[in-house]
Amino acid sequence: MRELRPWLQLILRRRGRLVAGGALLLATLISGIALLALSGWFLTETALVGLLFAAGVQAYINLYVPGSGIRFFAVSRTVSRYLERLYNHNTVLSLLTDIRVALFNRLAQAGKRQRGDKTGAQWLSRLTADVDALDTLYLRLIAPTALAALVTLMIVGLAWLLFSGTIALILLGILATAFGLATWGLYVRTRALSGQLNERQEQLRGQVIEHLEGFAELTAAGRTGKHSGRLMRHAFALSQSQAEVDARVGWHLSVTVLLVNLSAVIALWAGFGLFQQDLVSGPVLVLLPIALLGLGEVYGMLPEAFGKFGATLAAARRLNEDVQPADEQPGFQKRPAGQGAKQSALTASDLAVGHPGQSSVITHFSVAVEPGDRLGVVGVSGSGKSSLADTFAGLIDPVAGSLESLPCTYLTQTTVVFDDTVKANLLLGNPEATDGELWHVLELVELAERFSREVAGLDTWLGNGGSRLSGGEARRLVLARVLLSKAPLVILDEPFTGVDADTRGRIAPRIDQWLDGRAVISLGHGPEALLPSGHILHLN
Ligand SMILES: Nc1ncnc2c1ncn2[C@@H]1O[C@H](COP(=O)(O)OP(=O)(O)OP(=O)(O)O)[C@@H](O)[C@H]1O
Repeated sequence: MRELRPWLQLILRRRGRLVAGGALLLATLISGIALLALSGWFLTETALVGLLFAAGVQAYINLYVPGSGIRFFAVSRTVSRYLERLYNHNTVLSLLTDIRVALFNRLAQAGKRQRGDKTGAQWLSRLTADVDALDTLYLRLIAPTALAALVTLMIVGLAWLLFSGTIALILLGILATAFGLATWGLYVRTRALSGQLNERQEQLRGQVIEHLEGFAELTAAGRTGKHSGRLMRHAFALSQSQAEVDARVGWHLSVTVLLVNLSAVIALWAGFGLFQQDLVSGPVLVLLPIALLGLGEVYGMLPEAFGKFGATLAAARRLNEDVQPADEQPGFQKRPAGQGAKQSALTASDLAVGHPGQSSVITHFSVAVEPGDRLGVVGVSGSGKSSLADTFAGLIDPVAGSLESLPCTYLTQTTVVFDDTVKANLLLGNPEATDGELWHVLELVELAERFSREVAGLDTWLGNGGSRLSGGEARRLVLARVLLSKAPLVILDEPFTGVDADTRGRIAPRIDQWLDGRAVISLGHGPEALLPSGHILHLN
C-alpha cells in the first residue's frame, strides 16, 4: 500500500470536505435503515393491534409518533442523498484537480528522457485512466468501507441492546465474514488480474493508435488484415480477463449479500425465541432484521470497488515511477546554474554526450561560445548533433565533463506545431510579443504574405500538428517562434529542413542580422544547412 501514500496525503489535504461528505453519506444510510426498520416496526404494530381488534380486545396504538418518524426519515433520506451527491461529486472534482495539478507539476519537472520514454498513448493513459483510478479512491473505496464498518458496529450494538450479547456476537461474526469477503478477500483474488488490466488496455490503445496512424503504409504493404487481426486477438484476450475479474466480483457480491441476508434471518429466528419468552415485543422483533437488510445497500458497494483495487494500486505505482521530478531520478545531477558562465554564452569542457545503456556518441568535446558568436556544428546522420544540441539545451544531462551556459532558446529537429492559431503557436516563443512583432518575425521567414492573405490573419487555425501547412512552411513557422525569444543563446538544430535553397538563401542572412549580439549555435549535415557561421566544428 506504500504506493498510495503520496496520493492519500494529497487527498487528506481536504480533510474537512472528506469528513463532511462522510457525514452526509452516513446520514443517508442511517435514514434509509431507520426508514426501513421503523416502517417494519409500525406495520407489525398495526397488524397486531388489528388482530386484537378483530378478536374483540380493546387495544391502543399511537399512529402519530411513528408516522411522523417515517415521514421524517423519508424526507431526510431524500434530502441527505441529494446533498451527499452534490457535495461528494464536488469533492471528487476538487480531488481530481489536485491530482492533475500535482501530476502536471511533476511531469513538467521530469527530464526529457523520462518524458520521451513513453508513447503518447501511455501518457494519455497516465493522465486519464490512472488518474481516474485515484480520484475515486475516496468516494468508491475509503468512504463506503469506513461507513460499512461503522454501521455494522451500530447495528451489532443495537442487537446487543434489544436482543442479547450472544446474538450480537453471532451477527458480528457473520457480518465480519461478509465484510472480509467483499473487501480483502476479493482484493487478494483479483489483484494480479485487475492490476494487469489497465496496462493491457494501455497497450491495446497504443496499438490501435499506431494502426490508425500507419494505416496508409499498412494498406500499401497489404498488411491491414493481419495487423487488425492481431489487434482483435488482443482485444478478445483483454475482454476475457475483464470478464474473469467481473465474474469474481459477481461471486463475492452474491456471497456477501447472501451472508447479510442470512444475518437478517438469524436475527428474525433469534427474535422469535425471545418473543416467545416475552423478552421482546413483536414490533421490536422485526426492527433488527429489517435494519440488517438495509445494511445490504452499503455492503453491495464494496465488491465493485475492491475488484478494482489492484488496478488502483497499479495505477498509483505507475504514476509514482513514471512521473518523478527529474531531481528524484537515480543518477540525475543538476546542471550548474547559467550565471556560472560570466562571459561566455556557453562553455563545454571535456564533454561526453550519450544515451542510457549505450556508449557515448560524442566524447572529449570542448568549446567556448561568446555572445555574438556564430558556431556551426556539422556531421553525418547519426554523428550525434541532436544529442549534443539536447545536452546544450539541458534536456539531457552530460555523461561526463562540464557544461555551463546562459539561458537558451532551442529549435529542435522535430517541427512541433500545435493544433491552434498562428498567434498562439508564435506566442509560445514569447508570451509578451505584440502583433507587430509577430508580423515582423513572420516577414523574416517569408510567411507574412501567406497569412495576410488569410481572412483570419494571425488567428488562422493551423490544424492538427500544423496539417494545414506545408512541411517547409511549418518549419519556418517554428523558426519564427524561436526568433521571438529574447534568450542570449540560440540553438538551431537543422533550422531549414524542408525549406528550398532559394528561400533559405534569402532568410538565413535576415535571421543572422535579427540575432545580432546573441550567440547562435546551428547544427546540420553541411554548412549550407546552417546560419552563416564564423566557426564550424565537424563531428566524425
Ligand atoms: N533517445 C535516444 N535513446 C537512445 N539512443 C538515441 C536516442 N536518440 C538518439 N540516439 C542515438 O544516438 C545516436 C546519435 O543520434 P542523433 O539524433 O544525435 O544524431 P544526429 O547527428 O542528429 O542524426 P541526424 O542527422 O540523422 O538527425 C544515434 O546512434 C541514435 O541511434
